[in-house]
Amino acid sequence: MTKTYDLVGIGNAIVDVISHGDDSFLDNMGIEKGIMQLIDRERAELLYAAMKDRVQTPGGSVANTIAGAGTLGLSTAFLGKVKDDALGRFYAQGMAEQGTDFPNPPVKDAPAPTSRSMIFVSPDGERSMNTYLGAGADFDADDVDASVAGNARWLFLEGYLYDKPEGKTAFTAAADHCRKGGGKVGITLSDPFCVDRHRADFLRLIEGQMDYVIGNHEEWLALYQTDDLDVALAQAATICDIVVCTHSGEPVKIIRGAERALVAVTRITPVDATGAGDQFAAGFLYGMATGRDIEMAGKMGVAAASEVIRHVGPRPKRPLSEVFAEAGLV
Ligand SMILES: OC[C@H]1O[C@H](O)[C@H](O)[C@@H]1O
Repeated sequence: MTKTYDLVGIGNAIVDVISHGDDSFLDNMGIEKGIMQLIDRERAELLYAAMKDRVQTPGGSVANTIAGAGTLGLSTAFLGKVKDDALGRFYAQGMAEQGTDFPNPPVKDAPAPTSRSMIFVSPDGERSMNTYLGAGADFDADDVDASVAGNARWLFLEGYLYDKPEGKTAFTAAADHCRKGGGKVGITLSDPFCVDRHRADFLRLIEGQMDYVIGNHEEWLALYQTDDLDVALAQAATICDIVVCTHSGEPVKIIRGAERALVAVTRITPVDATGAGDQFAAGFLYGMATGRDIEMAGKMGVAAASEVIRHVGPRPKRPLSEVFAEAGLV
């Protein structure tokens, strides 16, 4: 019998290698603080060698979301590509251990090795990501398992995959399968630079196929090339049912048709900000998938993000169901 999923994600399957580095280290190594920068293989090796006390963990933005949502009891799958190398096997095993199906087996003859991101966490908790896009970025329409995407109640796509043309066709195919099966499809805008690179295509995709979009304030401003966040969100709401905007330390704004929600956030200094947006999405999508209203879904997103920034690593260290119970959300 075909399995039905509450939530399926598609994104870059990336192994995170995490270490610490202060501002002078970042300067010396030519790393721009607080963003995701793409690097080549040679630089990946250089940065890897410069890392002290490395921690290795499965990462990737949407994969982090799906893993987080899995800890809330949703049935989840992640579609991504890894090579059949040590990191790829580590990645596939890590997803399975966290309870998320990873249907695409590691590829033996993949031309590029498994993707990895060298992440340096600063003393103020900011993270600077240096991503070598390997096999994960070669995900294409042939990698979309129609029986998974077509049986997803909610499908979540990662904007970063747009960096290769194959990612665009994969998204269109997956969204078609999901919508034909009656599911809802959404995207994370991923990063303001990614939005700059693909503005017109993102807008076309959102208008044509997306039921919801999640982004942070910088991404929304970049998408609509404005300084006025409310203008950007109002424009987005004319082409998309559910519009969500996070704004580090500021209230989250959510629009669904005529409904509006403003969800407060408690400011804390993060131990490691990696995955904050990803876990917000996990909590929010859990709320949506279980029929909560947009305000409660937003609160769930905030609670999930608040767990992940209290420790090193992009995924929850304990089930988010426990976090929600403690916060009185379930
Ligand atoms: O959002 C955080 C994630 O983005 C990058 O893709 C890293 O893999 C990290 O886990």
